[in-house]
Amino acid sequence: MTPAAHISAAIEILAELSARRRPAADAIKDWGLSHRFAGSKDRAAIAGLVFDALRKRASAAHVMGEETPRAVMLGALREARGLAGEAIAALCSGEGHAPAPLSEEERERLANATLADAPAHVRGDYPEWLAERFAEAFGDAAEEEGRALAARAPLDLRANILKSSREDAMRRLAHLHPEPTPLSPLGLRLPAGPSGRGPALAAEPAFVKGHVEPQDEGSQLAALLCAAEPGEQVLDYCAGGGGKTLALAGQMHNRGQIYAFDDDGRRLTPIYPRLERAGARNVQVRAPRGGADMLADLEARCDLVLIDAPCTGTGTWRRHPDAKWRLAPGALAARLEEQRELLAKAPLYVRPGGRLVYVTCSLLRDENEAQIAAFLAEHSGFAAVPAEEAAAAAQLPELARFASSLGLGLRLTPRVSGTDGFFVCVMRRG
Ligand SMILES: C[S@@+](CC[C@H](N)C(=O)[O-])C[C@H]1O[C@@H](n2cnc3c(N)ncnc32)[C@H](O)[C@@H]1O
Repeated sequence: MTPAAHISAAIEILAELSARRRPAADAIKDWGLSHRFAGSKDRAAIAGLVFDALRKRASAAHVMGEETPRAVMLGALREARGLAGEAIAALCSGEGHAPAPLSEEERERLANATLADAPAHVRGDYPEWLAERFAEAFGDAAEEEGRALAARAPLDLRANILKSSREDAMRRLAHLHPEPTPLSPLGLRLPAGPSGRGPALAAEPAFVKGHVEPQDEGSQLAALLCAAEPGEQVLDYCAGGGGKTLALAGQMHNRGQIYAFDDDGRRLTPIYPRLERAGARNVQVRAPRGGADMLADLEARCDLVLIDAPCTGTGTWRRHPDAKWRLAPGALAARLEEQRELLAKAPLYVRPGGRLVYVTCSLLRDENEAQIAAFLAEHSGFAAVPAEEAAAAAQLPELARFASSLGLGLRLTPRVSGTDGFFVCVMRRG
């Protein structure tokens, strides 16, 4: 396929996405299945175009004066890929499988339209209904935060210290040119390829043998801020696929016990092969069994309880640019309710003197500082550990600069820390 045919295919997929609210990855996969002539490089190029268009959907539509799939794709070629109007016109020749030639108006807009008069949510490419919440979270920096969330993300890996070290993992993956991550002492960063994707990791021996795990640097830091110690009793209350569980097992050098729980058993499925590959031997998976209380024996016994709460995922939009346009106000309300419920249940398992750590990958104050303030107002037995102290306990004192200015806890964002967006609040039971 030619680069011009890739653009036509991306427009087709964007049309499918605007007709049916579904994950972009599913639509791209279905397109590949019904166009068998497209090879893996073609599919990667098309996916890169679709994701770039979704990253810049609002600003691209503003530039083009309309929000059709074609307008969004053409605008994104300029806004996301920096192509000049002439280069876009050359791709849109109308010949073979290329998109139809540019109209006079399209040429004019690609040459001269600006974002100067656009509101912050358009310049920052986030949904209008979240504009107020972004302003609340970021003040004057809302647009810049949005732009950082609309950028491509690198592929971050965590060296699995149960089997390796960062230096060793860097050597094993030298052909992929990894850089050490600036904040996590365990992180390796691989640059994104030309289509915006990281290298295929599944076939790398370092991955297959469990020397590295894919994990964003922000998620690594959230796990490190738990400051889990060898020998501790730890409850990972929302363990899901086990990203944090694996990181905690490493911190604990396989000593002590981690109980990995999730109220949705299907979410836990990937954890079993991942534990195996990582060589994590101190994890008991407590999958739900009918209505049985799977955690009754842990009441007031845990040194650390981690709530890696379900959330809007606003901090991960670099990796899931379609999610920002699919997110609806009803979903935010539902996540807030789930978070309140978790904060009502999980503290039961913290022993006196133990830690409760609340984490989200959201950037919204409602899901973060506001939830913590409400929880502490009702639970006088718990107190927040100041950001400086939490960072020192994790032996990462430089993280203290990410103390939230909106309340208790720490905030990471693509703009400020170069990571996915995360909120972490460490609390202690008195
Ligand atoms: C952000 S994800 C967890 C990601 C995981 N910790 C990781 O690092 O890979 C949130 C998880 O919380 C789970 N969850 C939601 N409500 C829950 C509840 N009431 N009790 C336990 N788990 C819950 C969801 O099923 C989901 O897997």
